[in-house]
Amino acid sequence: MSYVSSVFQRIKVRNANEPEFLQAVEEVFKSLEPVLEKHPEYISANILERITEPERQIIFRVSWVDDQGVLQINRGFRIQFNGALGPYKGGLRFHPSVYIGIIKFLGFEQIFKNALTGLPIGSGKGGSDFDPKGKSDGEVMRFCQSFMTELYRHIGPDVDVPAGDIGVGGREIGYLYGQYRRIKGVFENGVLTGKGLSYGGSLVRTQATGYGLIYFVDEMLKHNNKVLQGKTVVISGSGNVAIYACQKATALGAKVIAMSDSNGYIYDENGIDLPLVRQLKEVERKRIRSYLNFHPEAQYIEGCKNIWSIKCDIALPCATQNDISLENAKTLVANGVIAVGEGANMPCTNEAINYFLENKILLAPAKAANAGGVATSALEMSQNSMRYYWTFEEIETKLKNIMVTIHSNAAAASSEYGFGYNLVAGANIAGFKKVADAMMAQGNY
Ligand SMILES: NC(=O)C1=CN([C@@H]2O[C@H](COP(=O)(O)OP(=O)(O)OC[C@H]3O[C@@H](n4cnc5c(N)ncnc54)[C@H](OP(=O)(O)O)[C@@H]3O)[C@@H](O)[C@H]2O)C=CC1
Ligand SMILES: O=C(O)CCC(=O)C(=O)O
Repeated sequence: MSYVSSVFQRIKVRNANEPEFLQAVEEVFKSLEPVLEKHPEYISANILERITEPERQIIFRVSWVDDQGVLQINRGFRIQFNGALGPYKGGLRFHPSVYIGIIKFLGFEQIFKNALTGLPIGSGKGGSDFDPKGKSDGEVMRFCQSFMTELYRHIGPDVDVPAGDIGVGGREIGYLYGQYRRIKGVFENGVLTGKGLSYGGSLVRTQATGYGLIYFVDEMLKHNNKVLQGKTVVISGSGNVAIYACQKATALGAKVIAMSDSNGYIYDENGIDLPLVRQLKEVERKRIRSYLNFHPEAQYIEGCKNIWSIKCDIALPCATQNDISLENAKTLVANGVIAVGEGANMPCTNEAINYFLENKILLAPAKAANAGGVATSALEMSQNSMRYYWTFEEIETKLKNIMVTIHSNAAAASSEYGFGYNLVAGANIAGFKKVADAMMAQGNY
C-alpha cells in the first residue's frame, strides 16, 4: 500500500461517519503521489495528517423564537480548518442537510481554493441545519442574531472572517453583522464579507463567483482552441452562483437553456429570461416553476437531477454537492458535452470526475473555478482595512486576472507533475504546495 493510501485509511477510520469529507480528501490525495515522491520532507512533517485535521471545530446551540412564539433549537458550526496563509476565511451555509461532515468537506476544499487565489486567507467554514426556506424575515433575523451571539467570540477581522454560502446571502449577512456590532460596540466591518454596499460591502462580490466561473471556463476553452460564443449551456441551481454565471455566459455570447432549483428545472430553448429568474428568486424568493407563468412556451420538469439529460455543450453545476453522478456524466458525454465547470463545491462525484477525464472532457474543478467569490471577499477585506472603495471596473479587472492566473498555475502544476493538462490534479497540487510550504515554515502545529 502506498504512503498516501495508508494515510487515507487512517483518516477513514477517524472520520468514519463523514462520507462527504472522505470524498473530498480522497479526491485531493489522488493528485498527491508524485508531489510526495518529489518532496519527501512533506512526509517527514506528516503534512497529510495535519492538513486533514481542522485546527479547531466549534459546535453550538442556536435557540430562537418563531413567529408562533415557539422556541426552536438548531445546531451551529464553525470550523477553523487551516490558518497557515491568513485569517480563517469561508462561508456559512444554512440548510437542513448541514452536519459536521458537510462543514468539514467544505472547509477542507476551502484550504486549497483560498491558496489558489494568491491572497492572504486561511480556511474556515460554518453554518447551521436551520432552513431559511419559508421563514419570515423576522424569523431569519432572530435566528441570525442568536447564531452570532455565540459566534462573535470566535471571529474577528484578523481571526476568522465568515461570508455567505447556500442559504446565506445579503439579508443574512446584514443581520449577522448588525448583531456583531451590537455586541462588540465597534464598527469592525472587516469581520464579515458579502456585506451590503452601504456598510462596507464590495462591488462585484455579489457577481464574483458566477463571473469568475465563466472567466475560468472561457480561459480553459481558449487554451484548448475553443470559444464560449455560440455554445449552449445548462446550469443547475438558480441561486447566487447560478444567476451570475448565467449573466456572464450570456454576455459572452453563450445561450443558457436550463436552470433549476431543488424541486425541478426549467427548459427554455429560446434562452433563459434572466431578469425574470432574478425577480422570482432574488426578490420574491419563489420556486422556479413560476417561470412558466410568464413563459408558457418553456417547460418545467419536476425533479432536479434530470437536468443533466438535456443536450448541451457546457454543463455548469452551480447548486450543491454530488449533483452530477456517474450516470449523469455518462449521459452528458453521450450527448456531446465538451466542458464542465464546477460552480458549486464538489458538485461531481469522484466517479463522475474520473469519467469526464477519461473521456477528455474539459473539466474546471471547483477549487479553481469558483474561487472568484472568496477572492473578491479577500478584496472586500482589503478595502475595509484601507477604509476605501475600488470601482466596479477595478475590482472586475482584478477578479479576471486572478481567475486567469489560477488557470495558468493549475495547468503548470499539472504538467510539472506528469498529469498533462488536468486541471483537477493541477489545482490540487498548486493549492496543496502553497499551504504545505507555509505549514512547514511555521513548525509543528
Ligand atoms: N455564494 C458564493 O460566493 C459561493 C458559493 N459556492 C458554492 O456554490 C453553490 C451554490 O451556492 P449559492 O448559489 O451561493 O447558494 P444559494 O443558496 O444562493 O443557491 C443555491 C441553489 O442551489 C439549489 N440547491 C441547494 N441545495 C440543493 C439540494 N440539496 N438539491 C438541489 N438543489 C439545491 C437551491 O435550490 P432551492 O432554492 O430549491 O434550495 C438554489 O437554487 C454551493 O455549492 C456553494 O457552496 C462556491 C463558492 C462561492
Ligand atoms: O467569500 C467567502 O469567504 C466564502 C466563499 C465560499 O464559501 C466558498 O468559496 O465556498
